[in-house]
Amino acid sequence: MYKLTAYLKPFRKECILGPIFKLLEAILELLLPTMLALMINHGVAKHDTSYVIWIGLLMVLMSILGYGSSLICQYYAALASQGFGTLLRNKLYKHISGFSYAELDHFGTSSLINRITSDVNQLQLAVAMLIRLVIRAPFICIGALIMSMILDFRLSLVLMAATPILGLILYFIISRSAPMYRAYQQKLDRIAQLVSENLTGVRVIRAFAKRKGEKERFAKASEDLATTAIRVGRISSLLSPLTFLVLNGAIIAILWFGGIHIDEGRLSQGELIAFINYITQILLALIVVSNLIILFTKASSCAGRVNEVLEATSSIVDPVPAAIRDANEEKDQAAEQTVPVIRFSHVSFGYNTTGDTVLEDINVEIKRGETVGIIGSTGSGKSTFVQLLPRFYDVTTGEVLINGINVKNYTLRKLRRKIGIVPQKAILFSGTITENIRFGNEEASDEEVRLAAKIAQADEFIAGLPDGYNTSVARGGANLSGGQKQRLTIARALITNPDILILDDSASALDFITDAALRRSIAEHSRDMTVLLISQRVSTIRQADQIIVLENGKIAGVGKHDDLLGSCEVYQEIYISQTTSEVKSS
Ligand SMILES: Nc1ncnc2c1ncn2[C@@H]1O[C@H](COP(=O)(O)OP(=O)(O)OP(=O)(O)O)[C@@H](O)[C@H]1O
Repeated sequence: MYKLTAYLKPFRKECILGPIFKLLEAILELLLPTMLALMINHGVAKHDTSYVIWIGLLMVLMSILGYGSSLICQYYAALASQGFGTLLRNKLYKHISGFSYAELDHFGTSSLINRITSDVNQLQLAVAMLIRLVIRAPFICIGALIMSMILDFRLSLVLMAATPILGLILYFIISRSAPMYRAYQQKLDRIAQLVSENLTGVRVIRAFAKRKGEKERFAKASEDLATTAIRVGRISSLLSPLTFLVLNGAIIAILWFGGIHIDEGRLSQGELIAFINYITQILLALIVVSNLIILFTKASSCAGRVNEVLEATSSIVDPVPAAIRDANEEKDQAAEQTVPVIRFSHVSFGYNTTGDTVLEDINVEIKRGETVGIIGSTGSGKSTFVQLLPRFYDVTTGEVLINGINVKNYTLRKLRRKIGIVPQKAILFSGTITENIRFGNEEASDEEVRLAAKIAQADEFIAGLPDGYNTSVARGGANLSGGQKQRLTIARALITNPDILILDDSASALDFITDAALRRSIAEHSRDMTVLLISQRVSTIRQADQIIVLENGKIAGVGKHDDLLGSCEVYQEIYISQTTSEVKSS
């Protein structure tokens, strides 16, 4: 938790003044029982009304001052805690947005959402409590103990005897509840993951009549969370009653011994009342302290989770300046024309999360302006292959080169500007159609937006929408069909005018005629663009300049359609399976 105090630095003033005002309130509060004792002993006992009124007025004034100080402290606490939360959230967001896919896979989206929202909220609350109570509560405890020692030292020994018992209770509860809080947060992540999966996949769940199964899965995770919450709650809930029990025991003992002291004339009645007041103050302060300890135990587990994210560094970073210089030498246009635009040299890759080798010793060369088809069975590594180009992941061994330069030597910005990628899953944002296409290039003119839509075969359907290009896209593109969404994501990639366009099975929802028209249109409008077309359909890639056939992460064949039909068994099988199924279905 200590590391996160850096985010409190801009609020140093609030963090110092807040507790000072709270301390002022505590001092005034501590003086009240003594004032009460004075009022009883010198005013009530001696029937001195003016003394009672004078002390009473002083006590009212002190209470008002104490209340005012408390308000000021709360104001500072709110400023500091909200400011701290905002800074930390922004920092986390910035940090997470720099993560590569490897770190995103490692933490998981739901867990990251929980860490940036619920964990930061918990820390924010801890900061507010830290300012408001962390000094006040122990100060009241110690101050009331000292005041009671001044009143009657022997009687105060009862209180001191209660202290180690309270310490033991606190130790017992915290040592058992702290690990449970961490487990609780992890289970909360699981719930968030299930909710996110279910909401994004709601149509699939309904289509497969899986609602019952999903409800059960959620109920199980929810029950698991509740069981942990109940276990931790059961332990934490012991704290207040046990504290009450010990201190009420102490009060009974004090009343007993205090009575004896009064009989012996060593203590006045007013002093005994003041003594009981101090014990009540200690009791309340201890309850606050124990709740604070629970709060900080929770906060410390949240701080651990937040720090874990902040300490994780992106495995994919910009190169050192010398390497950038190398990449800049790529400006040599002559060289660009001679070297292959893309080269995979002995590339092998495995995801960190599983450790399995997904691509093995891949060697491929692609020339500028070529259209390259990538085909293979599901899970053969096609998407992984293209994700190595924009460095969504880094190769495990070997090299990926663009224009003869290792992709690791480009700045990420420069590299990713060269590549337009249309992912398998069409993701759109809320906003108009124009805004969604312009997402790729904010400076694009209306004409450029229209041209990109035209090439992507989207112009016609957009014109048919009630507000044309100004039609609103619902969150996730819910008001568009799968094929319409795909065409918009293609337009969004085309508007960046990339050197390399990657279509990762992104025309799968298009009919054969639109699919063919799309490929023709891309070829006509962007002759210099190198296009990588991942597809499960032979018909989509058969005209490509070369076709890469992947099988279990290895290259099974490279060549043109006709050559592969003669030389590559895997390609033949895919081709035959598709032509027979087409014949069967026709
Ligand atoms: N983020 C990931 N973490 C761990 N393993 C992954 C990840 N993404 C893919 N894989 C695994 O890598 C292998 C190749 O996956 P990839 O998505 O590249 O295949 P693909 O050929 O594109 O499949 P499809 O045609 O179904 O899209 C699969 O075994 C898959 O389970």
